[in-house]
Amino acid sequence: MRNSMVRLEGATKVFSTPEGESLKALDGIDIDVGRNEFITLLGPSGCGKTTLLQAVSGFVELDSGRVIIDGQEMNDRPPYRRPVNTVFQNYALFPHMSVGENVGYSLEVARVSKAERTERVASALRMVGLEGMENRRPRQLSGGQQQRVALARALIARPKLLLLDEPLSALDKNLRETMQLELKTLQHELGISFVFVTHDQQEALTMSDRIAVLSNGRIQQVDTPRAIYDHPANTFVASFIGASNLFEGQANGDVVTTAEGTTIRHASEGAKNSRVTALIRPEHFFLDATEGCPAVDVVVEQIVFVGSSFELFGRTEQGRRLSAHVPAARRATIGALQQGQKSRWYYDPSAVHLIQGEVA
Ligand SMILES: Nc1ncnc2c1ncn2[C@@H]1O[C@H](COP(=O)(O)OP(=O)(O)OP(=O)(O)O)[C@@H](O)[C@H]1O
Repeated sequence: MRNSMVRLEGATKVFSTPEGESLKALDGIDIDVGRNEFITLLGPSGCGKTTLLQAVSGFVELDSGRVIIDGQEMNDRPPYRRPVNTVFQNYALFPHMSVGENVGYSLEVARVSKAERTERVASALRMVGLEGMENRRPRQLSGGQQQRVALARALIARPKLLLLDEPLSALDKNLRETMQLELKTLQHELGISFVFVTHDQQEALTMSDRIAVLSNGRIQQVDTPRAIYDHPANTFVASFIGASNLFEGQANGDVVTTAEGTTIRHASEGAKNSRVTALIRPEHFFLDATEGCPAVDVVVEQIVFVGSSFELFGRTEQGRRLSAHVPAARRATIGALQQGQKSRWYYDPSAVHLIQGEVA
C-alpha cells in the first residue's frame, strides 16, 4: 500500500504458557493500515487481537517479522519512542487528578508550558464534547464521559496513529452505539489512522473502513464491512460475522447438493464440480412465494420477535437447522405460522454466496 501508516510483515509471536507449552499468538501476520483509515481487528477471545495491537505499540516484542510505522522500522524502538497512543477499555484515568490534569499529563511530563497546556487541554476536551469540564474529577463523570477523557488524553499528543483496545466495552448498549458513531466521525475529522480492537461484530461493521478478521493468530480476511459480510472468504468468517445458514456439498452446474440431499440453487460462476459451502444469510429467506425462486422446506421450531424483525428458527426434514429473519414490516408474510408447522423458505439464487471448501 503506497499510503501506508502501519505495516506488519510476517509478524510472529510465540508465548510460553505456564503449562510449558508454546502458543503462537501471532502466526505470520501481514497487514497494511492506510493513512486516515479506520481498521478493526475482529475475532474471538484469544485470537491475538491485543497481542497484535501491542506489537504495534511496542509492548510486545516480536519473535520475527517487522513493524513499520509511517515508513520507519520500529522493531528496536521502545513504546515511548513510537508515534502511537493507546486507549484502553478501563480508561486508566488517575482518580486523584482533575479531568484537565489527566488530559494534560503527557504534556506536563514533556515540560510543555502551562499556557500551551491549558489551551491544548481545552481543545482536546472540545474535540470529545467535554468543553469546560477541566475541573471535574473522574468519579464525577459518567462512564461515557470518562471514556471521552481517556480519548482526549490520547489525542492531545496529536498522534498519527491511535490504537484502541475495546474502548467501548464497559459502556451500556445505547451509549456504546452513540460513541461508535462519534468515534467514527472524530477519526474522519482528525484524519488520524485508528486501529480498533473488538470482539463485537456489529461494532466492527458499524465503524470500520476495513475489518481484519483474526483466528488463531492468523488473518482470515481483510476487507470492507460489506465485502466481509457479503463475500466471506471462508466458513470461519461466514459464521463469525452475522448469522449464517451454511450448506456444505457438491457443486454441479448451478446446484449444490448436500450429503443429506438438500439442494440449493446459486448464480455463481466457476464453481463447477467442486466441494463448496453455500451461504444464505437469514435475511435472504422470505416466506411469500415468488415465481422462479427456489425454496427450502422447513419445520418451524421457534419464532422470536426482536423489534425490527422476526427471527424464525427451523429444521429441514433431514434435520439441518436454519434461521430466517423477516422484517417486522413484512410480518403479514408470516401469517398465522406457528411452532411445529411446515413452512417454505424462498430465496433468490443470486443471494447465495459460494465458499470454496467445507465447514472447518
Ligand atoms: N504474556 C502472555 N503469556 C502467555 N500467553 C499469552 C500472553 N499474552 C497473551 N497470551 C496468549 O496469547 C493468545 C492471544 O492473546 P490476546 O490477548 O492477543 O488475545 P485477544 O484476541 O486480544 O483476546 P481477548 O478478546 O480475550 O482480549 C491467547 O491464547 C493468550 O492466552
